[in-house]
Amino acid sequence: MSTLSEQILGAPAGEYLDRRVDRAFAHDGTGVLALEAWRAIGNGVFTDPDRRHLIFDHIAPANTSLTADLQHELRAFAKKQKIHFSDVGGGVCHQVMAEGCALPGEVVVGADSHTCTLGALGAFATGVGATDLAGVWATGESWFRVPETIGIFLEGHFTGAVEAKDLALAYVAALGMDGGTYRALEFVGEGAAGLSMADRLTLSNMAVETGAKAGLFYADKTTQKYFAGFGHEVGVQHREVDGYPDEVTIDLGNLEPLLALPPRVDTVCPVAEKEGMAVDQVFLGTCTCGRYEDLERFAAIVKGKKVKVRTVVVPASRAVLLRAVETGVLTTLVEAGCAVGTPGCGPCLGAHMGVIGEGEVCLSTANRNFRNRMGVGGEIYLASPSTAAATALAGEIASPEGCL
Ligand SMILES: CC(C)[C@H](C(=O)O)[C@@H](O)C(=O)O
Ligand code: SF4
Repeated sequence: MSTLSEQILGAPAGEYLDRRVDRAFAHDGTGVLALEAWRAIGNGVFTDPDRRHLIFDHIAPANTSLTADLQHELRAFAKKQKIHFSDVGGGVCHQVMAEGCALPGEVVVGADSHTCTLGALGAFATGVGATDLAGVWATGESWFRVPETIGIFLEGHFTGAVEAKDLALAYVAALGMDGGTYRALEFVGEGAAGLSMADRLTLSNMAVETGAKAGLFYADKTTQKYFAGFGHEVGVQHREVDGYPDEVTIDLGNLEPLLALPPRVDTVCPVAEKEGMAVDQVFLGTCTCGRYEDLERFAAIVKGKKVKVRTVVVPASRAVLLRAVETGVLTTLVEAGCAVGTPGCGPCLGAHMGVIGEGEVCLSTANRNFRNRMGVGGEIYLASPSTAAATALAGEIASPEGCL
């Protein structure tokens, strides 16, 4: 009777093991550090290039000469080692990896904390430091401690304007920012089975905000359908355990649109409590909520209207952007007055493309609202794409409930 993490890693919780890594990736930020470490430890050996990815997303296009020089060197390295390379505009690493690269049942490591996003696919995916990634480049393996699992039982379905991001904030608030430390989360129950892949990716993405190593869904028919779109035939995974030592149960039908207040992701309140609070910027994007479905939800609310506050939209990937072009969602956003940026992380970590000033407030669909993250002295409120749309139209925090 094993949890999904135990099934994939092939050992019981608590055990330490060395394991071949099926897929590994870095981005422009951590890739630079990994390259330095690899030069120190790798003896020139680079393993499994066909299963290694380098994805430029964090500060891409480059913002300074220094960044450009570092990226120039890293780009040449990727070419030399013949690894998969996604350059400027390809999208956020986690979304790019989710678009047919990482597969159910795989052990995936990424030099970025939100690598847990890929748990939505039924992979054991976890973030590692750049030095650990360099170790994987050199040896093809890494060490793991198989995590204990917390069961997140989901019941019912969303009502009104509630969506996956609200549920993500609800479970992070229930566990707290250290409630999942070194555990895996498994999202199970009828409510989990009913979620789309986009919603699952949003939920798995925020597992690390509880301190968890991974956040997994069992591959099912939804997973199979999703991968069929990328030409992959994948199997389903079966839950062997009925219960877990720690469990959280959430009824999707009881949720309302939520906000995480700065500077903690687990300080969550109903949007209704903060309605009317002025904001300076709205940001729709990131590996949490920059997928096509998120842009579509936002567009449904702003269609034919004008935003009252500066609104930055950054699609999570080129594929997302293309689909938004094809369906007219992009036109709706641009006509509403949104500024659309190059696919990637955008202003999420305060490096470019929408940094906020001192005392400014941003309502963002991202996953972190830590002090100074999007700009020194700025404050970040986290919410769903629909809440972001209602807020953009009102110029102040507004509930999406009245907009549907
Ligand atoms: C810059 C990078 C190392 C970081 C992470 O690992 O999460 C970033 O993506 C973030 O979201 O804060
Ligand atoms: S979009 Fe934000 S949270 Fe996601 S990887 Fe980029 S910086 Fe990190």
